[in-house]
Amino acid sequence: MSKWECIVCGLIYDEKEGWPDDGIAPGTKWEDVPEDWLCPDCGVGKEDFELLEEEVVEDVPHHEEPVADKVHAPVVIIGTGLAGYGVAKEFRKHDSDTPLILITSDDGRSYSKPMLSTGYTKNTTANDLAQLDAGSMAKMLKASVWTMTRVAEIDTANQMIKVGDAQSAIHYGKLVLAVGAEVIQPPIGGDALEKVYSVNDLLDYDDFRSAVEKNGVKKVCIIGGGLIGCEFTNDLLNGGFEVEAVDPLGHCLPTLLPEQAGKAVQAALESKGATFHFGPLVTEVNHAGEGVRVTLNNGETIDADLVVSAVGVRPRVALAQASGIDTNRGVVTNRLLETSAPNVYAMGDCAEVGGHVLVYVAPLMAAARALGKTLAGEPTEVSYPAMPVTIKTPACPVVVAPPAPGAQGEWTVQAQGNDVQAEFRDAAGNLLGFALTGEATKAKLALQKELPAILA
Ligand SMILES: Cc1cc2nc3c(=O)[nH]c(=O)nc-3n(C[C@H](O)[C@H](O)[C@H](O)COP(=O)(O)OP(=O)(O)OC[C@H]3O[C@@H](n4cnc5c(N)ncnc54)[C@H](O)[C@@H]3O)c2cc1C
Repeated sequence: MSKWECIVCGLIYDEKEGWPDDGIAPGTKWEDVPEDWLCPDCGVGKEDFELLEEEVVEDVPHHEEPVADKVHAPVVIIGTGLAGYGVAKEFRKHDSDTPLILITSDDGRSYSKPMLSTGYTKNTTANDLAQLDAGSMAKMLKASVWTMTRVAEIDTANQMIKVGDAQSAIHYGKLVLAVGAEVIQPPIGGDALEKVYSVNDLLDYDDFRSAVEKNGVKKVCIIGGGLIGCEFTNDLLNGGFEVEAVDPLGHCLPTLLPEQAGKAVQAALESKGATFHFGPLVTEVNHAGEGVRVTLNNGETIDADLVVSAVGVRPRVALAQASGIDTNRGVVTNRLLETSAPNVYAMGDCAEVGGHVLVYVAPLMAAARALGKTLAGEPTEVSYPAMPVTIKTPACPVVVAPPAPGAQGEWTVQAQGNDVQAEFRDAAGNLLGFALTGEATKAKLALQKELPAILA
């Protein structure tokens, strides 16, 4: 009997136990689990589960030479998010000896970032979401994990990185940039900006939850109606909060969904009590009594206890740029994940791989598998199959596979209430993307099979 692990949220399917809640009897083998079964915790499909391998890692014996004296120069990974730890785990499957150093500006706890927007639905604090601390990760990976350490500069000619105050430097044999994406800060004025929270990592989440508890928050204003804004709207409604959300575009998930599908999500969230303001921009957040007053550029105001800003993320490119590494929307790489600097690779949310910036988990897992082999001496190009994204709005489940930017074609939409099936096809009838809401999400597997690979 084996166990399978969800790569997004870490949920484990144990063949011995099955999943009786969904009618899957104890003893059901993974291949007999229905193809359309979705992870009960985060909603991703069977293809996002991996066979769980027991990591058998021996402790470094005390009499061994220090790692720095071994033949190989270390592999250094900057970042300990799903990308950094993901590639480290893959690398260790192929190479258990080369010294490995991970450096992170946060506390190095491993966690699944997508779970940050389901904390109230699942009643999970930041501590609940943390899977392992940095020390345990170091032991598991037979690596050194440097926490609360910012990499300030990369000297690509001498293969050195400078850390912290730039007084310490370390040499790398191969370097991986897995520095993630940063939140976009909208230009907002006012005297209460300390009450505007962005949630992009576990430490942010801890701050946000503490502020909610400390201030007895009852009502939240959310800036942004995209993926993170809608997920937070649904999650906070589930947590019993009042929510008003603002987005300058015309409907929910405006950059991902055609209008009818976005309106279905809006209707479902409104029926749970959300209020949306589509069209205006937020201009100011000011103190008002114990809470805040949010001013919009159409003259309206929203009174709330606290504000969440969720206007999107963009790849972190500053470190690469300052080090002379080519960047465009992200850190530019080829399909081997090589950047323009020798022995420097990039992956995860910070990377632009073969022209694609995909700030989701499935692409970074594909990149981690390929790069793990490349770093171990077996050059392997990354392939991206079609990778639909599940959006965690249980009021109206959404699965979307957006057409590539610039793709030529048209949307056709079939809708029944909040169940919308939208397909984007070219003139020859080939499916290039789709968006599904409500009950129509059941068509995901069939449509996914029709989609072309993103990077074949
Ligand atoms: C609320 C939320 C919900 C999401 N839901 C989903 C979902 O349902 N499905 C999905 O596919 N995707 C989802 N995503 C996106 C997904 O979580 C990300 O694509 C993924 O976690 C990115 O991982 P990463 O390792 O590339 O970046 P990060 O997790 O951001 O890690 C970056 C790391 O780099 C470190 N770092 C940065 N700069 C430096 C420096 N100069 N020196 C040292 N260290 C540095 C940071 O400390 C951190 O350790 C969601 C994102 C959010 C915010």
